[in-house]
Amino acid sequence: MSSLVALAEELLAQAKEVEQLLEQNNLPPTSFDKDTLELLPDSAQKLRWDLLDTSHTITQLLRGARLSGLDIAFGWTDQLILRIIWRYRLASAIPLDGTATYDEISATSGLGRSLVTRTIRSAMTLNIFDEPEPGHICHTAISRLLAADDGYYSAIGLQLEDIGPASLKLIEAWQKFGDDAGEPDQSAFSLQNGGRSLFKVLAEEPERANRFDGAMKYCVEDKDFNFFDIINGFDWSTLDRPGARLVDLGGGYGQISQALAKKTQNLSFTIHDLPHVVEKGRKLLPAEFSERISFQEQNFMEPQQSENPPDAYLISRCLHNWSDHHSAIILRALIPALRKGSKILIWDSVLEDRPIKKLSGKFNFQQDFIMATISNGKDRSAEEFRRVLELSDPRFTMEGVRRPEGCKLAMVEVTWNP
Ligand SMILES: C[S@@+](CC[C@H](N)C(=O)[O-])C[C@H]1O[C@@H](n2cnc3c(N)ncnc32)[C@H](O)[C@@H]1O
Repeated sequence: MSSLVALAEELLAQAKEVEQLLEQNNLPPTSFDKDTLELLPDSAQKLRWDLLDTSHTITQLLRGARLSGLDIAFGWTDQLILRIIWRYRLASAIPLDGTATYDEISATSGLGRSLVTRTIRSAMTLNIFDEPEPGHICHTAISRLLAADDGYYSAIGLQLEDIGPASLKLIEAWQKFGDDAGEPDQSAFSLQNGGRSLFKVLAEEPERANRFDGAMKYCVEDKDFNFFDIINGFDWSTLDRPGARLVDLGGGYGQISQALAKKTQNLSFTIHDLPHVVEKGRKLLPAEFSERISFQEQNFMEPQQSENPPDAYLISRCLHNWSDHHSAIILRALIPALRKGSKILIWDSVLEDRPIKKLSGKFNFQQDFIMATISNGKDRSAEEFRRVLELSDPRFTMEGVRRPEGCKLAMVEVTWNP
């Protein structure tokens, strides 16, 4: 481990590089009021993350063992503050480029003045909101996003309202159903939601389904999550022949298929999903894709039809929702439609099978526990994917894993070899 001075020197050198990039891109220095780092081109984001990793290491070292552990334990209070802001829409009670008083925010939000003051003053310790003059509150970049970006609002809401509260039942679920239960209706989420699985709740509660959809759309489009790196996860030209077809299993509203349709010339796409998703997906599909993208109701646990088999299956970010047992069923259900050499492309988080200590590598591990909470699912290493494929059918051959540079997701390429 480097000394504090060595780390600080590294931090300084990296900070200089990042500021130079801002200058080269004609961007002002970043601040809590205006985050200009997110405007840097994709190619510069790696440097930004390097700087963040160094600053995280130095911060943790300086906090020391005792405070670092306690910080984690007290972390629930930060979530509580954000949840109050979210639930009472406190950010929306402030003009985007002006100020509002505590009384005005209280009147608009319906939350009592004293609670508004306590919440906002706590939030300021997180650089959410500012008070340029006593009693007059304005936005910072975070609160402005909460007020103006519906997708961001949904993504925050999904964690704070749906998944975070359910996570408090995770240990209870393990104790009740066994720590390797694997059934979505024996998960922490289902204990919190009257025994219903996530996808059942989404089918039954439109408001929560809208929040989930908004959050998924936001995550898919946000470049920090780099889901669209799928373009670089496989050589799509090898499939892009006239008449070739790809089935996008659990393809949702088709954002991934749309990205791939833009990248290819000939390939057509059939999205398989649950009835309520297919119905909405058809309505949302932009007209420009109507020739090449279609939707079909198909439960991916049920065997595929053997007529008109596609050239490839894409399973994007679905298997991590499911235990090994269920993932093996999903894969086995493809068999009637597979021909020798058919491709199965699994685009998912692929965990590195070694200790990761950098902040930049943390997301996949956070997501692993999101999956554990919502459905008894899991994120997997390459070796764990290999085991699931073997469990499903030994005729699946894992060809390899391709991770686009800096991407949280990777492509597991599988061939059917009867
Ligand atoms: C996490 S989303 C992934 C969406 C999309 N593939 C992507 O990468 O953005 C999981 C998808 O699986 C679908 N799904 C869940 N259970 C299903 C089932 N039994 N049959 C078909 N689709 C299902 C959900 O409706 C949802 O669209």
